Amino acid sequence: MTKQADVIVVGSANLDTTLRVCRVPAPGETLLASGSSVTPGGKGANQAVAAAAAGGKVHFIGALGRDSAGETMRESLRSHGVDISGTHLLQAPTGTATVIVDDSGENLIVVNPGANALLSIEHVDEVLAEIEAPVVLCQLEVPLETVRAAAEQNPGRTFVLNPAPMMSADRLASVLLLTDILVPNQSELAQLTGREVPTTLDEVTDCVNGLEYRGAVVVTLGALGAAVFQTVDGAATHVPAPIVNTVDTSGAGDVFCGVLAYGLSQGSDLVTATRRAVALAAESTTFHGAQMSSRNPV
Ligand SMILES: Nc1ncnc2c1ncn2[C@@H]1O[C@H](COP(=O)(O)OP(=O)(O)OP(=O)(O)O)[C@@H](O)[C@H]1O
Repeated sequence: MTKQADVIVVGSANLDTTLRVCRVPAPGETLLASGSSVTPGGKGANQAVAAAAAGGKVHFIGALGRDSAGETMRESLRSHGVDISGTHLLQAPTGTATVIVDDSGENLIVVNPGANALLSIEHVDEVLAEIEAPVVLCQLEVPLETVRAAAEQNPGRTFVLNPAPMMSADRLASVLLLTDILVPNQSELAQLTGREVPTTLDEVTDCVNGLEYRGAVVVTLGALGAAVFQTVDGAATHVPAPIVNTVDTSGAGDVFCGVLAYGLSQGSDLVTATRRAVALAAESTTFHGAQMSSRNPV
């Protein structure tokens, strides 16, 4: 039987361990941490949670290990109302990220992709064929060929790509051909175009105008909000962010993508969906943690 959803997220899930230290250790040095926390993460999981918290019926398609980290991730996604029936359980470790952060905010991050690297084309094809949804949202923390398969199996769906972490434009070219809406931040846009990181709206427009790509683009601009381009050769519509009391911007991009995808699934035009995404992503910077909480409904 075909299932119905607003948004399907195909992507990564990691269990993140953060260790707080007085300073980042030198190679070979042992330091004692002053505290630690374990939090659900991974761009795919974060974006799925954000879309669900915004009000969406969301399916997450990813790969987790049959270990305690995988169980924690499944519990977390379920508790946020995300449907995880399309998640593949594998004999591999669940993806993890270990973050060492010092008092000045300097950090070291080591990611072990684990099961994320094994998310297969076959699994994604099989699950996608069973779910009807107007929007599919992907990032680049799972194999590129799997992302391409998700983009290909898309009759009548809007395919939204957050190209993070960015790879070379050449490697991404075949996926870009299948993408309807590309959502890079400023440094990802710079990497895509081989230029300096654009800082002004004019520089962002120059970069977007130089893209070899046919769809729409929404560039996130941190505290400046976002710039919407209906076509790469057009002008920007700037959506400014509200001034908020920012304490932690990590995961703001994920909140943005999840909320944008949900808005599009409800028939909002790109600028309207971006306004909501900017507002909720700004709000997410006012508390700690990468995953948007369900106390932020649209
Ligand atoms: N300091 C801030 N004040 C208000 N809004 C912010 C701020 N930083 C980020 N945002 C909101 O979050 C969105 C995404 O931010 P950004 O462009 O920094 O993405 P990102 O680099 O992918 O983020 P991250 O990697 O930290 O998750 C912005 O479009 C904006 O709406």
